[in-house]
Amino acid sequence: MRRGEFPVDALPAWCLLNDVTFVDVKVADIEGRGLGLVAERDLVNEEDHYEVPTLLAIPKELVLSAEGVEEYAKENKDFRQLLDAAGHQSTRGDILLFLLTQLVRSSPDYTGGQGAMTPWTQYFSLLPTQVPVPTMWSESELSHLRGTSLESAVSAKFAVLTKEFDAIREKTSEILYWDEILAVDGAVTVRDWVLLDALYRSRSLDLPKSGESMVPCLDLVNHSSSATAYFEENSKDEVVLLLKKGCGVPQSSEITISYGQDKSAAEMLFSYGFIDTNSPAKSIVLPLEPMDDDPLAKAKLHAFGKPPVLEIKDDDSGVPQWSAPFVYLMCLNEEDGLEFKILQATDGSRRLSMFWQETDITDEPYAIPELIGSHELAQIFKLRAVTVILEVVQQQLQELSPGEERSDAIPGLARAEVLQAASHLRAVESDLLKRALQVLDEQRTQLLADDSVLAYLGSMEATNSDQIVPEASNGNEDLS
Ligand SMILES: C[S@@+](CC[C@H](N)C(=O)[O-])C[C@H]1O[C@@H](n2cnc3c(N)ncnc32)[C@H](O)[C@@H]1O
Repeated sequence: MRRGEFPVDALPAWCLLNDVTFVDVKVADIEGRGLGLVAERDLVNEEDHYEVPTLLAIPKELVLSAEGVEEYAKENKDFRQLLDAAGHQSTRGDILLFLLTQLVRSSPDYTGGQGAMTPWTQYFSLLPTQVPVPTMWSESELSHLRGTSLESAVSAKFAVLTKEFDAIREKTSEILYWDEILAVDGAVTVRDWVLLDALYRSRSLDLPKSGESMVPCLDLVNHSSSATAYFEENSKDEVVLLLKKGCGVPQSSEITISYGQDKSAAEMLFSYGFIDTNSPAKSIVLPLEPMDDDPLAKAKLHAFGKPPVLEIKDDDSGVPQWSAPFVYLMCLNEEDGLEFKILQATDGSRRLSMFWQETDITDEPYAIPELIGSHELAQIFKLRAVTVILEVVQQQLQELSPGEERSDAIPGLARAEVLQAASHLRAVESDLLKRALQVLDEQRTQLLADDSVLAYLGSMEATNSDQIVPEASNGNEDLS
């Protein structure tokens, strides 16, 4: 759907009308970052200052939170119908439906009545039409993510967004107003939904009182790992941007906040469309899949209850640590003491229950690593787990190799900043995986030297040779 226009020059008037206050700061174009906030004069907040300088204040009524959405629904019948039909599942979903309504109402193509306007209707047109997150990249650009952790994450996200949009269309098919926009005229398409999701992901924040929210004007502040400002909700429930203690910002310099110190390169690229090269956070999340020949695979996935992943993260001293509770389920079987049963509750309902050593552990599937700790074969289970993780890491590293990148790329134009971000992600992830491989190798070597493991492997060898000898000497070999 065509977007409305709201030039940034008109923002001061909008702020005056809606009680948004900028103090000694203004909105400006920032090279390579879109809009941002800059100081109008030298700003300083000495360590011994009692009062923290407020740079921006936004009244509570403008905060787009779960409560804000509900308030708007009270005044706008069309939105109420949309929310009741397709919303009330998550704050994110409801905010996206709100943004969808603003997209429609602010578009020059909109021919419906005025109804109850909100300051957001106009503000929405100031939001960018392009967000540099991978869900908005071209096919050719996306091919540069092959082998990175974002390859599967982005395709999974596309599948979810398509499903969400189809569900909205289906649920609103009985509402004339929305059916016309979403199905009959097709004025809003899944591409618009992808944009709304990108806007939400790159501009939403967690407020201490209001929770997940979008805040007009605060969402114009860019990120830096050496941020000079922070936000909070004050006693009047306004959202305020404050200068950090001990910080000075020279006139015309940018004011920044931190979007999160612990976010990995992949998370930053996925949510905001750029990677902070100064960020120390090093981590990667990869999907885990049960073994192809595991007859219990489906039951294990069901019992685990969420998509299984492997997370590798540098600890404080920069050594990669891995965590993957599902890998223990992958490596355990009936002969080890893992069992699944269908049990009937007193109300007649049936549920799949998981047992470890005859104890029902259905409600604690993520505690498996601790639960197996006291078993006499605990070290063997660990060895199996380490071996599986080692293979996953080796496989991922192979997919990330520079040769793979070149041969897999779909020809076509790719923006320089996209190529740079994808290449940076590949470098960060392959460095972390190589270091993790070393750690895993050491863990495996240690486990193989463990007394209980040696005794177990020795007993297995003896059992196998006991079995092989009679078979080999029974004189019935098929030599055909
Ligand atoms: C909350 S908005 C900030 C305002 C935004 N620049 C605008 O024009 O509306 C977040 C977006 O700003 C851009 N951005 C913020 N910090 C950045 C940085 N340090 N480097 C590059 N882009 C940045 C990214 O496009 C990100 O998705």
